[in-house]
Amino acid sequence: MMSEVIEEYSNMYIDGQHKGLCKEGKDCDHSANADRVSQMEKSYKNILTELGEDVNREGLLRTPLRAAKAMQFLTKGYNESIKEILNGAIFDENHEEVVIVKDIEMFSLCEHHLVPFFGKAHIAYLPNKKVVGLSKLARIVEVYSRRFQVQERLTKQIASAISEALEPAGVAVVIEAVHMCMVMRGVQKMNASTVTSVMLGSFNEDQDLRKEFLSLLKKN
Ligand SMILES: Nc1nc2c(ncn2[C@@H]2O[C@H](COP(=O)(O)OP(=O)(O)OP(=O)(O)O)[C@@H](O)[C@H]2O)c(=O)[nH]1
Ligand SMILES: [Zn+2]
Repeated sequence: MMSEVIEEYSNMYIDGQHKGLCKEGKDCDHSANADRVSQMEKSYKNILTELGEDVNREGLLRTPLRAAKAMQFLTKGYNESIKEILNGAIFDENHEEVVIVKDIEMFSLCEHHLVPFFGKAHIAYLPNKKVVGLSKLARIVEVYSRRFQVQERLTKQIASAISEALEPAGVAVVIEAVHMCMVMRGVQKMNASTVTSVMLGSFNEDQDLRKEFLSLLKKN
């Protein structure tokens, strides 16, 4: 069983953190990871059994392992760091206008119910001599959303990471999301969405700048 997990895990991991290193076995922690996946697999088996399912029926045979791997993917942000993600993609540039990347898809897991919440993140910053590679803003969203979260903290962590990395004149982050814990269970409100925002520096101090950013978000 363990060797099957290691093999399964290696396949997944080639596209993951270790990439090329896996094949050579350098710096790899396959057996610790395989053990972790194997423990999670047991836990999923247990959950299914407690829910009255037959874990030996054909359709469920590999489900606990799949679910364990899926959960690892959905929380992969715990193994990522902003420093690695930015990886030198910060450039000196005397650009003094606002940079906005909007409609960044985001998928996260609510830390209260472990079900998804998802939507869009919109990011703006006013540079102060430094700009960042545009894709890195979306990658910062990935680092923090692929964890167990509440939307408010997610919004704040993204804004703080940009603020620390770039020391810009201002940062604004808005997240619009739908929480499955409010749709599929609990209060069961299909159409409720949650909007959170964090405004730092000039976006906090300058009402016109903030308004300009928010009005740009309304445009298609
Ligand atoms: N502020 C905030 N609350 C969240 C987020 N995700 C889920 N929640 C809320 O967390 C709360 C947990 O409340 P509890 O009363 O402990 O849990 P519950 O009985 O399952 O609550 P209901 O969802 O109302 O059934 C709920 O009101 C959820 O809507 C989030 O990102 N931010
Ligand atoms: Zn929830």
